[in-house]
Formats: sequence, C-alpha cells, structure tokens
Amino acid sequence: MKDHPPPDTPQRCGLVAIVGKPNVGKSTLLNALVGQKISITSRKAQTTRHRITGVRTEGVTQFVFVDTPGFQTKHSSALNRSLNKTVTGVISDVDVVLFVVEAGNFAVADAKVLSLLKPGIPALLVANKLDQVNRRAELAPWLQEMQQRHEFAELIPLSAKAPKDVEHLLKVCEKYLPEQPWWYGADELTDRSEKFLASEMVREKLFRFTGDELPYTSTVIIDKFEEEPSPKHGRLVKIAATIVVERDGHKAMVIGDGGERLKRIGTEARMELEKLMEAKVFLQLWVKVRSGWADDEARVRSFGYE
Ligand SMILES: Nc1nc2c(ncn2[C@@H]2O[C@H](COP(=O)(O)OP(=O)(O)OP(=O)(O)O)[C@@H](O)[C@H]2O)c(=O)[nH]1
Repeated sequence: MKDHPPPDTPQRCGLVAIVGKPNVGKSTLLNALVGQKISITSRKAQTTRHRITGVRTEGVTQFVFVDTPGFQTKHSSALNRSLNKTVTGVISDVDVVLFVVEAGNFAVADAKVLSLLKPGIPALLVANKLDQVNRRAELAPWLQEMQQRHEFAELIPLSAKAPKDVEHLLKVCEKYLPEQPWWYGADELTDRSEKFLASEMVREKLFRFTGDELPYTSTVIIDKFEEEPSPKHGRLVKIAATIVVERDGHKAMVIGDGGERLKRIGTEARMELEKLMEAKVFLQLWVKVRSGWADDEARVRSFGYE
C-alpha cells in the first residue's frame, strides 16, 4: 500500500462528477484520473451507459469519481429517458463537477448539459483535447466566453491523454473535497463488480469490431460468472455472456463470416479481462435478437439500467 497519510493529517474524501455531451472524452479522463482502465472508451458515442465510480487515493485525499452517460438529446426512448435521469441525479449530489467540453467548441448539446448544473456546486470547466487545437491564441477569448456562460470555479484546458495535465487537474480538484474519512480502502479502484467490468469489456470490443453500423442499443448480459480455484492458474473465472441486438441483420454483423468477428470480440475481451482480473478466463459468447428492447421500460430496468 502506498501513500499512507501522516497520522495527524485529516483525511479528505468526496465525489467528483464528470459530465459532458457524448464523445468529449469523459471516459478517457476518468481512466486517466483513476490511473487504470475502469470505464470503457471507444470512438463510438454513447458507450458509457452506467454510472461508474472510480476511486483514486493520493496522500490524505480520496477522490471518488462518477462517470455519467453521454447526455442524449436526439431520441426519447425509455433507454434515453433512463440515461438522462441518471445524469441529473448524479450531478445534484457531488462536491465538484468536471464539465468536459472539447477545447474551442461549444454546441447546443454542450449547452443542454451545462443547463443541468446546479447552483452552489462548484463546476470546473475542463477544455479537453487541447492537443487538437492548432491556434492556441484563440483559446483565451473562447475561455472568456465560457466564463460568461457559467460561473466556473476554474478553467482548465488540458488533454486527457497527457499524464501531466491529468495530475494537475487532480491537484485542482483536491481543494473542493471536504475533510472527512475515506469511504474506500486505499487500494480500491472501483465499487463495480468484476461481473460488471466483464460486460463492459465485451461491449467495448463489440463496438470496436462492428464499427459504426451497430446501433448503440445493442447490449451485453452476463449469464454466468463463476470463479473456481485452479491449481494450474491460481484463479479461474468462467464467464458466459449474451450480446443482445435488435435485428437479425445485426446478429449476422456481430457473428461475421464463419463466426470470425464474434471470435475476435471474445478473444480480445478475454485477454483484457485476464489482465484486469489477474486470472485465467474462459469466455463464452452468444448473440440473441430482441427487437425493440430499448423502448420497453421494464426490460431496460431488467437489464440493469437505473
Ligand atoms: N486527441 C485527443 N483525443 C481524445 C482526448 N481525450 C479523449 N479523446 C478521444 O475522444 C474519443 C471519445 O472519448 P471517450 O472517453 O470515449 O468519450 P466520452 O465522453 O466518455 O463518450 P461517451 O461514452 O459517448 O459519453 C476517443 O476516441 C478518445 O480517444 C484528448 O485529450 N485528445
């Protein structure tokens, strides 16, 4: 265990919400802040549907990060209503909000998320993807404009992919967390189960290997998650999961020619899970068609969305 605080220094602990429209880099930032891959990143919008917490303990301070789904404005199915409820719930109950945008950009979708911020909770503007900004000089007036839109406690242009920037952000966040005892052990990274991480990992590979054609309503359900002691491997975890898609055509897309694509999804997910869980993993995948599930409130709930 590292970073034990000196015995007479009071501990700090608090909740940090990360909000922003889809694809601005929230998951990338969370992973960098926590220092390990917890949430799932992907080029496809809307991959993060669950409220995920990541925990980072540094010195006397424990940061508990809450990731939120990309704020959906286009559709209003039961799934999207559930997503939006999660976002609103998350940000009214935290110590500090990181409002993430792409540096130099501010669109209607950003404004909608911004309008959800509650007065009284400090919000830091995180202007991400700074590495993609060619004209740095134009950033200062843009930052001023942003300050007019909302009274941000701090303006922080950065790249979630630059470790130094992320450490700086962590330092800034620290001030906003109250003095109180930690909620988690010093080495804990997330309160999400390995079962949950397994479904997220399969989902990440699913979207990575199907490209943009597969609707984001496709999901992954873990049917079996069993751990066995194994003399040979130490730890052995057997996982069976079902990928649920909306149409027969999507099923064919996921399976691929001669089952090639499904095999690849399974292999890549298994390899990452083995690293993450430090175990030997057997992963079995099935694909099922359930049309219209995103419109069915009861089903959305039964799949584990809040
Ligand atoms: N160049 C650059 N790309 C970044 C940076 N941060 C994130 N990205 C990329 O932006 C894309 C979206 O990142 P995510 O972290 O998945 O975004 P998100 O906001 O969590 O997306 P949703 O889950 O859809 O809400 C990915 O391709 C990332 O690699 C950055 O600082 N610089």
